[in-house]
Amino acid sequence: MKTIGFIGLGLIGGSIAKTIRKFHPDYHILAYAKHKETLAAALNCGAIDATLEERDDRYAMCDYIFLCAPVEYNIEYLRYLKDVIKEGCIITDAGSVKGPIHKAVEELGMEYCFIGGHPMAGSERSGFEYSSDHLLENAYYILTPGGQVPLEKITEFSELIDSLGSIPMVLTCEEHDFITAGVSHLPHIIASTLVNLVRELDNDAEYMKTIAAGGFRDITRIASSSPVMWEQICLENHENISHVLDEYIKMLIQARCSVDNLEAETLYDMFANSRDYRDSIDTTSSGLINKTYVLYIDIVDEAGGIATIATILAMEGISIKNIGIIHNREFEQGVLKIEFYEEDAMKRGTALLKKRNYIVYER
Ligand SMILES: NC(=O)C1=CN([C@@H]2O[C@H](COP(=O)(O)OP(=O)(O)OC[C@H]3O[C@@H](n4cnc5c(N)ncnc54)[C@H](O)[C@@H]3O)[C@@H](O)[C@H]2O)C=CC1
Ligand SMILES: O=C(O)C(=O)Cc1ccc(O)cc1
Repeated sequence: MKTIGFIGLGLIGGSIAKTIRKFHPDYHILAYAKHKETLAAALNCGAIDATLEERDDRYAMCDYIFLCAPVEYNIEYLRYLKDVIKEGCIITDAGSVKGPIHKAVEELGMEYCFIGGHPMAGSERSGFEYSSDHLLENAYYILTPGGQVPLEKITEFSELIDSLGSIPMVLTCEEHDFITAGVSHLPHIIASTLVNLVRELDNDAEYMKTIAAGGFRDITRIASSSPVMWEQICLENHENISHVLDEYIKMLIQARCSVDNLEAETLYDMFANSRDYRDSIDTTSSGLINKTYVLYIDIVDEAGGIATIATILAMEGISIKNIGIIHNREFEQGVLKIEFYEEDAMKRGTALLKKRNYIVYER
């Protein structure tokens, strides 16, 4: 039995707590968050056993403390926790940038008890209400141990992360900040600037916004993320982000030249290379590209069609992650798209609907 403390219990803190609860029901989970409603909701749904105060002697009971508040507060809490934690306690965080917190850890002489953490999973939503006990499933979870953490403590923590269904990967904080600048921070800047570009180019009738197709929607989902969080990430990792932005701008300029000069072969190569590399990305571990379990179903255009299907699935205990009609070139007439949480649910759903003579497409 272990005692786990949380400071900050939003999307990520809440998801880690719920996942620990799922896989280690005997663990004692304590949490502090700034908003009392969050703590009440967490107690209510059984994600935590008891609440903590901002300053509380019970932090000394914890084997692990997860700092899941915005990063500047996490650093403040480190300062406080230094003199409170028991021997052997490991403090970890969930922040998207690792350099600044490691710098604080070094300055505070806490390198023996800090292992940075970053689950490479999340969403554009914030807050405990969006947290779930499957957000971390199959996601890489990067660990950046302080220089003096004993090896057995790193192994123990890595095993805890593994037991939650995530894939632990140890990196230095420098490696982490460069890699995430490329695969997480730059994509958020690209999504945001692309949305802002379309907003500026659109006319008063908002035709662009109205007919924005699947491609635009796919690559701009993350433009709905928390502006406060992304402002902080850009400031904290500004050097790496600036570097990858430079490289990206060079590629954009090359693409523009190819378009201006009608260089068919270069344009073909650009799309073929990106397609091949994108197709080679392993989607069995979710990383930042979630594996999706999706079905498309022909339904007659009548009131209640969607409700009937949702009811058929619900009666068999199959949970739906997302449901809605889509229209695209492949399905011009429109089909019902249903997204499931798990492969097994998708397979059971397919069998059930086919048995009732629905036409089901698996992609
Ligand atoms: N949102 C995402 O998809 C991901 C976020 N992260 C990182 O996880 C960390 C947390 O992000 P989210 O959970 O998304 O944010 P969130 O906004 O959903 O949750 C933040 C939590 O911190 C609490 N909080 C705010 N100020 C506080 C304070 N002064 N003291 C104590 N608690 C305080 C809030 O009440 C809330 O419970 C961030 O550092 C972010 O970079 C990491 C991976 C993915
Ligand atoms: O929603 C998505 O796809 C994300 O990219 C979420 C995300 C946000 C911040 C992180 O540090 C890691 C993951």
